[in-house]
Amino acid sequence: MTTRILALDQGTTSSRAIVFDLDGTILGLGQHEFPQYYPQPGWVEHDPEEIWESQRQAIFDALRAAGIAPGDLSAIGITNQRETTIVWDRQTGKPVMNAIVWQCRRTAPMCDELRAAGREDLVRSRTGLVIDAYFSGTKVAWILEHVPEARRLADEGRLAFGTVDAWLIWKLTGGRVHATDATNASRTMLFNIHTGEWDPELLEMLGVPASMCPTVVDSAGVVAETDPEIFGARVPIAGIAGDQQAALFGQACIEPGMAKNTYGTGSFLLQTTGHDAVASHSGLLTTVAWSIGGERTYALEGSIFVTGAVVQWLRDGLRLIAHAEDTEAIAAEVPDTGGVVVVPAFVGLGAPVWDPYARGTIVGITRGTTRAHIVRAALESMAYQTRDVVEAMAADSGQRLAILRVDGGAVRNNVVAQLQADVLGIPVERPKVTETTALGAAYLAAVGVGAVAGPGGLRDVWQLERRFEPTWDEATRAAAYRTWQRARDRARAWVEA
Ligand SMILES: Nc1ncnc2c1ncn2[C@@H]1O[C@H](COP(=O)(O)OP(=O)(O)O)[C@@H](O)[C@H]1O
Ligand SMILES: O=P(O)(O)OC[C@H](O)CO
Repeated sequence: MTTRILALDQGTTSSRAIVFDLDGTILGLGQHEFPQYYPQPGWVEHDPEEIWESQRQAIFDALRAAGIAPGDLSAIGITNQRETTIVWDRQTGKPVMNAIVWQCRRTAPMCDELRAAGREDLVRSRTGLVIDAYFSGTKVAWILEHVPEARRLADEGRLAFGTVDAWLIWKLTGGRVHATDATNASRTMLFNIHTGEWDPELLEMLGVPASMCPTVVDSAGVVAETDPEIFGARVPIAGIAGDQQAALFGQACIEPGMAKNTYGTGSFLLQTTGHDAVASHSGLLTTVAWSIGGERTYALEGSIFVTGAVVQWLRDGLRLIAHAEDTEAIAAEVPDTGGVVVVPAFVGLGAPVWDPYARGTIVGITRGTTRAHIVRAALESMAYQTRDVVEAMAADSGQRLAILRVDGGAVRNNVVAQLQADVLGIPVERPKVTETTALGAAYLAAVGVGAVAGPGGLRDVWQLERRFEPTWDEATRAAAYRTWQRARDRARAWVEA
């Protein structure tokens, strides 16, 4: 039988499903958006049943487009928006409330308390993370504290916690399997990345019973089979990874030192560090890149909360543009931003500064400023936030990045990719298959069912589409970066806590 793998890519704004063959060719694709809920400023929720329904629709569309039936699949790989937290009742299978999304800031005060109580070193040494509302741990604690009856049900062992991968596995197996993989677990603030186990001290610190946690499995390997009643056939679920780790894998960043940046709603720059969990002293995260054959590979990560979303804001908030793609031609109307700097700190700033109280700003406006200058400055903000992370990475690893591989919706824009090369002073490489997240999940599943020997084969699957070389001289680059740093610092500590 031809090997066909179905990748489920459950993202922040849409659920996608892609059928791949082993050389990375896309045979069929389905995509469905689902609603976002903003119950209060800074709060973000999803309905877990709507996530599942959109994922189901995407699966059917992908299979139809590929002209195959569920039984023709060799394996399924799952990749997902990370940190987003779902708690459900094992008896009824119903979530106790909506999913609390990774962007949601509702637990920022709880994080302030944990920092004030001096818990930062404990969290960093066990999990590789900083204390931030971004991660799942304080979201689970919030649910247990605020949903009526949740604490009692949790103490009785009835409640299950999971990130979106665990929720999809639960659904696909008809509620038989409660599991997650080490990459997703490493984003919860409850998981010890050095031992590969849930950390009793952190569970205690946040009041989360161990009985709520999923079993942690490898990123490649058969974890369960789909329920034929639900899926139409018994197919092994054989790959699981958080979407940014899956993209690192799909970009074939296998060797230590290789790095990718994905430009979607936000950007996530990950650099593989091999079997060493490199601790950051510069505001980056240490995270599990993948776990194969019981062996964990690690990465350093810089998480940037707003990059592509700044373009959505130009379109929907300011109505400066009609379509995201228009930014490429508009930005090219001017040779530079005329001194304008946009700092899109809409939900605070993530890595490397971690300032939840920063807010967006535009500085340097003069009477000569035009729409083109502002659009260009918005695109530049993606490149400069990335440079902040690349500088932190150089400080942590003692080595400057040589090449950056890029993917995601916003680097379809050639101006963004070129600006990134200019701002960093290194080549930027864009691959032919831009669905790197789904490809990574599919390839993990292929490893999981033994259809390929190991990650090495990805080196042949990865193909360059276009390489962007830096064109600015050093003095221009240095002066422009100093201007960005000054603007960024003006955006900091804006909202009063
Ligand atoms: N041509 C473009 N130029 C700049 N930004 C773009 C372009 N096309 C899409 N984007 C931005 O990229 C993001 C979508 O990328 P995608 O990888 O689909 O993101 P996500 O998976 O986070 O939803 C949106 O925020 C959008 O504004
Ligand atoms: O769903 P995306 O592509 O916006 O990715 C979200 C990240 O996993 C959040 O950490």
